Amino acid sequence: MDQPRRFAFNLKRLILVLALVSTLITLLSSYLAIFQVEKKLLIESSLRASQSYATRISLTADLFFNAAQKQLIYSASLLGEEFHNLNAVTDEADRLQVQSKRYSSVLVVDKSGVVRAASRNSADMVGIKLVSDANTQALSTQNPVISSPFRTPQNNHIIAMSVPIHNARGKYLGYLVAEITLQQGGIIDSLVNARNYRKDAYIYVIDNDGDVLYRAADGWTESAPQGNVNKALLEGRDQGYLHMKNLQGEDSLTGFSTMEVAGWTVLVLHPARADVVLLYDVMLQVLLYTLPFVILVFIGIWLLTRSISRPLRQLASKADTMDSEDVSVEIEQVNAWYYEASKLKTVMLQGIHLLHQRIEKLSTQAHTDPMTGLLNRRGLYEQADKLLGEASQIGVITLDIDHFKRVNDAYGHDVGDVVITQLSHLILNNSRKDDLLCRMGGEEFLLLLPGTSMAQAVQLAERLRCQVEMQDFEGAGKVTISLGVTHFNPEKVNIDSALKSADKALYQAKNDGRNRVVSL
Ligand SMILES: Nc1nc2c(ncn2[C@@H]2O[C@H](COP(=O)(O)OP(=O)(O)OP(=O)(O)O)[C@@H](O)[C@H]2O)c(=O)[nH]1
Repeated sequence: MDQPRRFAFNLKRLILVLALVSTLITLLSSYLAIFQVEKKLLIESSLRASQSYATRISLTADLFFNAAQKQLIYSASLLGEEFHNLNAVTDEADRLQVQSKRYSSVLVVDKSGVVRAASRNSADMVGIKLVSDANTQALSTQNPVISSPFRTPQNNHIIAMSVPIHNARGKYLGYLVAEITLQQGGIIDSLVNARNYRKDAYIYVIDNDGDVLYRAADGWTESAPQGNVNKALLEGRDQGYLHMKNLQGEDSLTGFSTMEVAGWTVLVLHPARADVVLLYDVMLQVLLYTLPFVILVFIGIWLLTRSISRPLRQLASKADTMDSEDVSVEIEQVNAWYYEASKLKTVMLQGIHLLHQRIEKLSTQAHTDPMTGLLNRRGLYEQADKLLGEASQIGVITLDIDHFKRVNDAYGHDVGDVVITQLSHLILNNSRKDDLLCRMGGEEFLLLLPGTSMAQAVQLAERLRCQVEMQDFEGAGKVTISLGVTHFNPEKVNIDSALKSADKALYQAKNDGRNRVVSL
């Protein structure tokens, strides 16, 4: 017979796998959603922080340039009155340079571009004709100018702030210019002061063309970096934030703000990957915080799965032994705590009840003679086993209707059946509860009488014979029977030889003329 197929999956495993997979998917998608939201928030807050730092720098720079310009305008008004007094002009230039300390040098330039006077630290400049763009711009516009950075013949990297000088009648005499160094330690450097912001940030100052004038990071300053920022990226805004590449080509979160006075833009950049690294730490924390709950959820799922699958597993295991006698009791004990399991349990119990009824009916049919209701030969052997184990002596009577063929021939088969049935009733009426009564076939009967001696068996046989002889059988009238009697101890003699003896006695009774009892 084929072996029943072994299933790799059972309900418990299926539910467990399903629950675990869906929980994991939910967790992963939650983590992913948290990651995305956090990333967005973190990047946005970084961008805002960069923007506000850029704004702070540009506002401070505006304050500085405004104050410086006012100071220069005031001095220019004084110089306009005493432009021809060389000593006074030199004193004023020197005063400006010494007092403010913001300027590397202060020059008074006439309208032909020649340095008329200078602060004392730049006295060697007096008489020199300036050729820088800053000079040309100051002379041509005759307005306050903040120049683009440039290098002096002494190789100083500077910007020049100039204001025009007019005399009392408003005639243009030249201009007053203060040079401001861009080198480390200068005023711009202290305004930008990258040390106050995050360590990985770069601060760029770009001019109107996007050329990087100045670049600073934690601990260092570069006052003439090579590089250009595409100003179109700023979309014409004065301030805001955006993603852009820094001079190293890294994707950077960038906040910017444009100075009102100088027209330069301050950009504060830092690499986006730094924030993502930070986010990984945050996510690790989230994971560590949620891990105990996740483990608890998994344990809960496992317990629930076990609890759901157990009644079904127990019921399924009983399906193999539905024909066993105790199976109903075992099924009764299954704790079917939810609807489907309970329904299944009820149906199984009903099914088992019907099955047992059917089995019992079939068993009865297989072991009894349908016409008389007595045991048949198979039934006798089955029941006899029990009897043989319990009784120490057993009486045996075998009996047969005399000339029964004639009854059939004379009155018909149906009348013959009635005679057989009536005889079986008569035998039944004369037997005890523990006696085994069997119709061995045709009109032959066998009685096994536990705890019955030979004398008692002969006595019963004689009683049966007399009662049959006396009885009127329906449709057939009088009939007689012959009986063979024996007796055996089941521990010493086996049942087959006992039955043979009884048959032999019956045979003798027939030969001796019938309607008699013979014992052997
Ligand atoms: N009506 C009826 N007849 C049966 C049944 N079983 C067997 N018989 C008949 O019983 C008769 C038995 O005949 P025999 O074995 O020759 O014996 P007998 O005629 O009884 O003669 P002795 O036994 O020698 O006295 C046969 O005619 C069978 O057909 C049954 O269930 N119903």
